[in-house]
Amino acid sequence: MKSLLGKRPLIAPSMLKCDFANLHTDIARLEAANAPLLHMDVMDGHFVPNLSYGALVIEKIRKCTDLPFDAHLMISDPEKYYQDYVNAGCDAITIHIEAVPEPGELLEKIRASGCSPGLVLNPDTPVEAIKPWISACDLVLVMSVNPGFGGQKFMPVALDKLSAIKELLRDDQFLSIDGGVALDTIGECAQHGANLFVCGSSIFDKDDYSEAVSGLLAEINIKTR
Ligand SMILES: O=C(CO)[C@H](O)[C@H](O)COP(=O)(O)O
Repeated sequence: MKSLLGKRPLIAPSMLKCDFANLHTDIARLEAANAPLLHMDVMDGHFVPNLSYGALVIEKIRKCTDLPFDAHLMISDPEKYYQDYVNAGCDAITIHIEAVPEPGELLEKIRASGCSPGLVLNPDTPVEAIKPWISACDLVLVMSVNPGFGGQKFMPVALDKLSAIKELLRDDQFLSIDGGVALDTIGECAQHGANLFVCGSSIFDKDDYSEAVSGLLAEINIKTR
């Protein structure tokens, strides 16, 4: 993930909304659209009310592309399973503070395994909950929907959180936003400090992924120049 620092702002397609029957083709289209990384939405049907895919699938996708993988573990027991995602070839692994309220040791283990560690917080969780561990992260991910499903409406409560977290971050850390990030919301997220934007519907619901990615980047530029 460190190699991407100089390339911010980054659009990370959320691999929840992709065409699972044509993954190889979809990834080629994302590469052609200059997507700089892929966001892997791992859901266990327990921490969130939905099931997606796990390390076995990611391991296969790893063989289709050299793009970095940012794995968002929406699972109840990341301590038990994180190594599977390291072995599957993920570059960053983010864990939820709601699942691991004392994440210091696990963040260290993720870093020691060669991956970038990150923390995620849900819309109802205050910034104070992650404060003690922010410096141990390469990435902080603010959820702007309750996790579990793509296509939900952006929750503006995330904006103040972005500003508050931005104040606590070094320049070599990413500030990411996930949920309902689209043409009408991405500019404001950038104005509040986000520099890594997880986008599902705003890319995969479009026929032309290149146009979708460049349109999202253009909105960021308009709002932050
Ligand atoms: O983590 C997620 C849901 O839990 C997804 O990354 C997110 O919802 C992306 O989809 P969309 O951009 O359509 O909201």
